[in-house]
Amino acid sequence: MHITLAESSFSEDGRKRQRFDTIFGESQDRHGKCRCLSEAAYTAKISEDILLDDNFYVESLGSVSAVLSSNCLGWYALAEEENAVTCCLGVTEDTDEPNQLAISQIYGVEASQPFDTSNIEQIPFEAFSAELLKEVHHFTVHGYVKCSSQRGIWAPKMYSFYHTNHSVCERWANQIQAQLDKDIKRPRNLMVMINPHSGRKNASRTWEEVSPLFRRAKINTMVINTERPQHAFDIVNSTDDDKLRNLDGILIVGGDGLFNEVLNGLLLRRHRPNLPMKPPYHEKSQSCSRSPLSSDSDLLALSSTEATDTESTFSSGLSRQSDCASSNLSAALKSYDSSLAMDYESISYKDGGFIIPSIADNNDVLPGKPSSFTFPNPSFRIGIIPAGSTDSIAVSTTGCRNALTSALHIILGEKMPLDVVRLVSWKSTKDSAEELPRVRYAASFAGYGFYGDVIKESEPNRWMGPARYDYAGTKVFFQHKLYDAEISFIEPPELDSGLMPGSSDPEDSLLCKRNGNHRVKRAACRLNCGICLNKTDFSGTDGTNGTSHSQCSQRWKHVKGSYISVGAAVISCRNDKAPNGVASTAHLADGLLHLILIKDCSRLSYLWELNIAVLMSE
Ligand SMILES: Nc1ncnc2c1ncn2[C@@H]1O[C@H](COP(=O)(O)OP(=O)(O)OP(=O)(O)O)[C@@H](O)[C@H]1O
Repeated sequence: MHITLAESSFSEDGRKRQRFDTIFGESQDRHGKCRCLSEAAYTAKISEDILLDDNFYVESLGSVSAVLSSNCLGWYALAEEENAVTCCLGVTEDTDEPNQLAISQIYGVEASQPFDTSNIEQIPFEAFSAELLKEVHHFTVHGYVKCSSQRGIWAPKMYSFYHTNHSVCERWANQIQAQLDKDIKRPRNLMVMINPHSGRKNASRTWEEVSPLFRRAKINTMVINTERPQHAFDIVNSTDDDKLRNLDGILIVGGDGLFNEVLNGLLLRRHRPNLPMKPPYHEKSQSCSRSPLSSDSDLLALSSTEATDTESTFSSGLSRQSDCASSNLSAALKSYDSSLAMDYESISYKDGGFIIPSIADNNDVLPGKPSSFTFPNPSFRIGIIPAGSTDSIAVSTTGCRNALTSALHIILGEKMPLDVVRLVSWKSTKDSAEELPRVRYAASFAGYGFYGDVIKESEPNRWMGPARYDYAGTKVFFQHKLYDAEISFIEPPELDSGLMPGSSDPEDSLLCKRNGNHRVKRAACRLNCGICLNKTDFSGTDGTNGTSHSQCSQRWKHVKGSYISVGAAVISCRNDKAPNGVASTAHLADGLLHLILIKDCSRLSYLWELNIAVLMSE
């Protein structure tokens, strides 16, 4: 298809039109050549359904012909200008960029306010570029560019189109907005939770930086600054579904701890599958001579609230913990809900509810009737803008730790499924000796032993900011405690075969991992990862997918011994210290929990293991 350029539409005032045509014509004559390559490129992209077609002035190109279709905005210079392409936020752009934006790349549009342009012709021509642009009307399209030097980073970019006729600008702005409004996956109403104490206490400033993007995108935000630990949990937990239903989701400006609080606030009341039965060690615990740990302290999801909560009941001072409590991880792993995910597209969705295969209602995992779980509405999501100390959820999902990038993903309605682990422990209360089940959900990591102790130790030192983890890690490392543990797990067969199916992008299969004496390639999980998009389902391996009880019992493996640490990564947990993650091959939604078991060994060997983990990750 060839696009015929429309007449310039400055027809209201003949003099004005002549003046503008002269200006555009001057530009063309002066440089003398049209950018036909751009024309070809963009006509190929523009579909048949042209909605608008006009000429404008664009600062870096001069006069342009612009066309809007239902899925693309394209423009090309009628004459080449030598103006430099502006850079946005220090991001280097490809100067040979195609002049087209898919509607899916546009997050906002606005037209300038109307004003009187009757004096345009009085502006001396020499002053055109500096003065005229201030006088003419324009509409601005807000899109983004991908940073060529830093993988994963996006930066907002504005494109302004100038015209002497305000109604033309308004018509374009309205039409583009109408196209954006058709995209139903974009959020319209969000609750925003800001933790002013996250990380380096920059969360409020981070929100100030990104909130203009939400305004431009016409997203309504209800902003809440959290005032204390558990505040976010209490708000989400106590808010009726009727109220949440008006929202498209909850946006967190903070770290992993705040994310986990909101997750628990959403799930604890709404996701009520059967509990696994108490593991057998609890019977033994009655006669145990050594001080047992509080059940909670065995498993610390990487949520500081968990750690704080645990602190008050933790019986510290034992370098070798009683096995009275050691099986909690076993119980928790057995109750791992391998197919619960935070995005409705990732799991079966029926009649407005999420169908989650049931968790065992017995001591072992049994196939059972699905337990129904309903989010407030089908498009409900949790978004995170990184402002914490570790930000592993933000880094593992977007591939970078950048507030503007996360904001753009959220505004454009990007969604990813996310596995969540359910942790169950049993605890007696002040009022009752009876141990009652306690449930928590975690989206990133659960740790027993070293990892749990680091979190516990770091909590009272929050004032140090992110450095508290280095301090706590060193301290706990030198304590070199051992923990008895019995771990039951099912290894999915695919993991034995090396390369797992992942993204089709070869760059996504670059990670190497030791496996015995040889290194194997594995797929790295990124946005649009093959495994997560295709929802590779390992859930059948845990017996929740119809496997008979006896079949699934045969697949359980049990290990028992003294461990320095027992870790369970739900996602890769990428962070600044381990850029490819604590569990580099973990996916956001593969339904797998990645066990990291460090057996009793010397401090030197453990240090070696820790360093190897980081080196491999890099
Ligand atoms: N106003 C507040 N004052 C003190 N603590 C708060 C407040 N609001 C929330 N919290 C607590 O701070 C905890 C940690 O916050 P958050 O995860 O946002 O930051 P972080 O711990 O620095 O980052 P990361 O979890 O990525 O390491 C939350 O679990 C929450 O309980």
